[in-house]
Amino acid sequence: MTRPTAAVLVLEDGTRYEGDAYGAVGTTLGEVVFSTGMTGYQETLTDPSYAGQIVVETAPHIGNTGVNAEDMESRRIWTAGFAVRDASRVVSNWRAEGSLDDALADAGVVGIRSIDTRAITRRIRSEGAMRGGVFSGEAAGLEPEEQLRRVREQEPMAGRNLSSVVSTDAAYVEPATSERIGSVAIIDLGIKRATVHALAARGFDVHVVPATTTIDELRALAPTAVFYSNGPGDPEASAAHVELLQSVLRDGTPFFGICFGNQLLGRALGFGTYKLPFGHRGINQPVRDQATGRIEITAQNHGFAVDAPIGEVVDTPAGFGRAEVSYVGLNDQVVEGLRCLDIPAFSVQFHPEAAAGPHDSADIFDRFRDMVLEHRRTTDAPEGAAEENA
Ligand SMILES: NC(=O)CC[C@H](N)C(=O)O
Repeated sequence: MTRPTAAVLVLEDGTRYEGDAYGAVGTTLGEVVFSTGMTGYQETLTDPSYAGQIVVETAPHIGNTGVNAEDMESRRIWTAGFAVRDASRVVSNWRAEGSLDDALADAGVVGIRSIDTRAITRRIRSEGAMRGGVFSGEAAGLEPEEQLRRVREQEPMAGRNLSSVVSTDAAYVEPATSERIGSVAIIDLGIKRATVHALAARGFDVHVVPATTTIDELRALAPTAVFYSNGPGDPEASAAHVELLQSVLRDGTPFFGICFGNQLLGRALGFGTYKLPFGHRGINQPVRDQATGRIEITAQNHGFAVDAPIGEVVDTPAGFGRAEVSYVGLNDQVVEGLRCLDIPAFSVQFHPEAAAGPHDSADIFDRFRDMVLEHRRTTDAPEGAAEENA
């Protein structure tokens, strides 16, 4: 008979890791990815970019700081599952309002603990990201062939569009928290609260709008600038958002994007995107600022990347003037940012909002504000209807 607390993580190549149930008990399927963050598990779990993924934490001891309402990056936990080596039996932090175990159970997120997360990480690192599943409680007792069949039956991450799953249903506004310079419309593809706060702190009234927003609705809002957020899924499966962005760029509206937003800017400019072997996830990822040579340690969470030539200024294939790669990842020379030279648009693949993560790149939000102010100065663009909507 299966122990009521038994759990097993099954990878699509048939590898199995037996442990104990953690969080909700049942079955979950998703892409198995590892994150190398030593801290910040609550921010990871509530980052909508992780929707559809079972996150394996490489840090061996997880849960000791519990969870609290303040560190939520969105309205809920989005990971499909969660795998840890050593789940803390006690919560010991003055900010904690509950345990991680209970938070996972309340959110219905199936987890697994007491498994060899290093072995899983090494397998994914050498074999690439894989589909997987966690089966706990009764499901742990299913025949291994049956578990493997379910794992292999699920859709792969490549080709998936998940924006509508995570996006807000209704638009909302967060007013500027420093001297107001204009408004920014965020297309919510999986926005994190820290990003909204960072933009409000740079003087923008932040209008967060659903992923289904049309170009006409966006124009009616007449924002000073447009922002594309981070988010789950494959950028190649987001043709509608690429088209929307091309209209924004043609309108001459200043644009900034983070992570998924960087991939969609890449595609809007006519570059390709591709799936990385196992992605970058963690808060210790080095990048080089190509303009200054400065190295920054960044927070990252991406499984796809932009395919653009590094080290040269190129004419964008889609006809938006010249562009260049602005940041390069130092572990594997992956494109970590794009800058347009003839239109007011740029993006980064990593996370300057850093929740969790180091603050090396916080100045990128200042650069966005500077770009918007410069655009206004050179075009003498009035602020438009945003004033009336404010
Ligand atoms: N954090 C993100 O925005 C992730 C973008 C995209 N889903 C990827 O995995 O690459």
